Amino acid sequence: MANRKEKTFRFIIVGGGIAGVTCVEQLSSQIPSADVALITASPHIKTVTNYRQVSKTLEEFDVEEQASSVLEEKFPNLTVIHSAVKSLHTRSHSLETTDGRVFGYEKLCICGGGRPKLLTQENPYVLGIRDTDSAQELQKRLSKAKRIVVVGNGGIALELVYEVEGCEVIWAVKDKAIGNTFFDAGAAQFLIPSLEADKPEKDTPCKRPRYTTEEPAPGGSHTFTADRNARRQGSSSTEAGSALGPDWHEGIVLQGSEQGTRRVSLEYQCEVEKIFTSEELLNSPPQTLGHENESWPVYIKLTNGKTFGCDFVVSATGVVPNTEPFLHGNNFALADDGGLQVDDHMMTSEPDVYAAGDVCTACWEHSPMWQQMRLWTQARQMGWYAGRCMAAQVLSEPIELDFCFELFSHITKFFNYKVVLLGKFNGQGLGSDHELLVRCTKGLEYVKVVLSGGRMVGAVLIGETDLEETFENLILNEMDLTPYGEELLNPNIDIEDYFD
Ligand SMILES: Cc1cc2nc3c(=O)[nH]c(=O)nc-3n(C[C@H](O)[C@H](O)[C@H](O)COP(=O)(O)OP(=O)(O)OC[C@H]3O[C@@H](n4cnc5c(N)ncnc54)[C@H](O)[C@@H]3O)c2cc1C
Ligand SMILES: NC(=O)C1=CN([C@@H]2O[C@H](COP(=O)(O)OP(=O)(O)OC[C@H]3O[C@@H](n4cnc5c(N)ncnc54)[C@H](OP(=O)(O)O)[C@@H]3O)[C@@H](O)[C@H]2O)C=CC1
Repeated sequence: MANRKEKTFRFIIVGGGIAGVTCVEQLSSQIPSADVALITASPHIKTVTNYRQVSKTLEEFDVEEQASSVLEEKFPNLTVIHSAVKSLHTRSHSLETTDGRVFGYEKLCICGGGRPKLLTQENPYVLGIRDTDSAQELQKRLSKAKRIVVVGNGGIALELVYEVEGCEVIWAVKDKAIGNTFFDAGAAQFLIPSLEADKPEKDTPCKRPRYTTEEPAPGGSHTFTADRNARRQGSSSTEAGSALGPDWHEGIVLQGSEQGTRRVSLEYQCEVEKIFTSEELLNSPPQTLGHENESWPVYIKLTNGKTFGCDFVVSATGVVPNTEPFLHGNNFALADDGGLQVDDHMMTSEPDVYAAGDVCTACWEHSPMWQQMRLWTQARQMGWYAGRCMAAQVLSEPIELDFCFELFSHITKFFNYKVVLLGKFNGQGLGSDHELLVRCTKGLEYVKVVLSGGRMVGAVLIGETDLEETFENLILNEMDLTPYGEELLNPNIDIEDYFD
């Protein structure tokens, strides 16, 4: 293998998603003379644009799919190789791509992302959503669908059930309330009426050209639709593209086969017992919702005893890190969730191999206010920090864990509300050792504060609360808030002035 090396790069980064591209940008700006290769299975790369630091730890940005030539023009020492890594040999510091090329590296960063953790791999009626192709497949199948079942209670399910129109949606969740990965039952209660209301008219058109399946114009970003085969240059059709992200649904039409707006029925506290076809149905008569005489391509039996016929099932049941091609023949330590374990310098257990983004699991001792969630922001932060660590090692410079890992923070949108999550927003890991303060104005805002030992350790802010910066400061300052009691959330007090 060593003799077959086509070239040895100082740095190789695997994966053209946010983590990988940010890592490349960081390394290439810090050591412009270094030979850097980005090897990616996807035909386009994902770049962060319009980056905005909202507060000390909160950040917002857009994500664009771009032609890799844009990055190569910016960094002359960068080579982008569009192929998937087939095997990795950490002992010889080399890897082989699916098109048979072998490259050596001095330092490697694995940013291979994740893939949907599907309910079942084999059933063609069970779809996952991860990249452009899977989103397009969803759009296509949905356009002919009258009823779908969505299983899962996290980010994708929350976005999907709100966006789909012209199709009945059965939403099956394991929990007593919706959105368990992001909220508690109180926040869920606040959001539920939005599922019954019409979507507000969009006042601004979609800002970003997002998920294309078209070969881009040279140097540009792109439009939706086109020839699936055209984008598959140098990669097999089973290879994963980069993950979708904020506003992914704005770039596609989530319209079922019927007229009308959203129709969602919730099935709480249930899981999937069985998924079966119409032939198998004979042994298990379905209880359907108003379509008793209809025959469906697929049926899903839930643990609450109900069976629903539907056109397809969306398995929005989380992600698993994409570690497969990197593991074999190597000694990577894996975390319980299957991610490559990384230390506080983003190093895996293999020498000179780093990892960042969805593929890795942060195994350093976390700050008490931070936890890993597989999100854009963390992919960007980890990619950036991994790049800095790799450069620091080569330059023999010391480096400390970055401040962004001090406090968990996330800004997003659910059901058309701005949502800000800070710290231990759901009292994660605190057991009963915490109290909650809640302020809620129906249809307007939901504010929840998590206090432990009189100090603020987390918050959920839904709506235009304008509290994120103040609360972030209160969490970071670890100020004893006992004297303020419930006044902390008194809407008549301008809390920003109060703590100035
Ligand atoms: C539908 C959806 C909506 C989301 N919405 C949000 C959101 O609103 N906010 C948010 O913060 N996060 C969101 N996320 C999560 C976010 O998209 C991910 O956490 C983030 O994109 C992960 O980035 P990454 O670079 O680690 O991985 P990815 O973006 O998955 O990139 C992995 C890259 O590695 C490449 N690759 C994989 N295997 C190989 C190989 N063997 N050889 C070479 N290349 C390889 C892939 O082609 C890809 O380019 C969403 C995810 C999905 C699926
Ligand atoms: N706006 C945002 O910030 C968004 C972020 N994302 C991110 O994208 C990634 C993928 O999203 P998603 O797939 O929704 O993943 P999430 O991890 O957000 O949610 C997965 C959900 O599926 C549930 N689940 C897992 N296994 C089963 C099962 N066998 N049966 C029923 N339910 C199950 C989980 O429950 P439990 O937790 O109890 O295991 C959880 O509620 C995540 O990293 C997510 O954070 C996605 C969309 C929007």
